[in-house]
Amino acid sequence: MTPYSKDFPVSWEELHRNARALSWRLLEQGPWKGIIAITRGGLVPAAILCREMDIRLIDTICIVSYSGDAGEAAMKQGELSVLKGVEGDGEGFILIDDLVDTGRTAQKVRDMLPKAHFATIYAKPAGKPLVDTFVTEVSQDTWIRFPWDMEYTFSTPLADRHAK
Ligand SMILES: O=P(O)(O)OC[C@H]1O[C@H](OP(=O)(O)OP(=O)(O)O)[C@H](O)[C@@H]1O
Ligand SMILES: O=c1[nH]c(=O)c2nc[nH]c2[nH]1
Ligand SMILES: [Mg+2]
Repeated sequence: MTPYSKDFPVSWEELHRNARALSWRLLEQGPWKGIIAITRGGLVPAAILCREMDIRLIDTICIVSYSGDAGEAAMKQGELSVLKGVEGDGEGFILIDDLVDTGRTAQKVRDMLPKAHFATIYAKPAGKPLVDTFVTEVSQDTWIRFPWDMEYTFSTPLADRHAK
């Protein structure tokens, strides 16, 4: 069992549009020295942000917690493990991730870089207070499906699913 009962698939187009909306909001709050992406989910948003905001200095914090490959295993959080950090307190830097869920990852990176501006595309209520700027809120029982985790496949008609 997981706490997630809803699925929220996100297309590349929607992700791109949301990342550009986030870029607008962050541009207004600059200037910025650079971007620190939280791998791996923060990498695609970071690429879009640095293009839109003309930022050339990009670093990473490499951290893992949800380590299953698919299905329910991917929805269970384990111990947080930091594989690589960054020097300094993060002042003047945007710290970017795809989402906050429980907020455990956000709390960890905030402890590491207390002066960085923490931004995400999506935020769930439990993690929202830890984010400085985000674009879209989704409910806590929703699992967001990012385009890099999906492929086109046959979709069973709703009536057939209903009949079962
Ligand atoms: O708010 P939390 O409950 O801590 O969850 C949010 C984190 O979980 C996901 O990363 P994940 O650990 O799955 O690794 P990945 O980015 O490499 O896919 C997501 O990209 C966030 O970094
Ligand atoms: O792809 C993902 N979708 C989510 O909703 C989520 N929450 C934590 N980690 C996550 N990864
Ligand atoms: Mg992540």
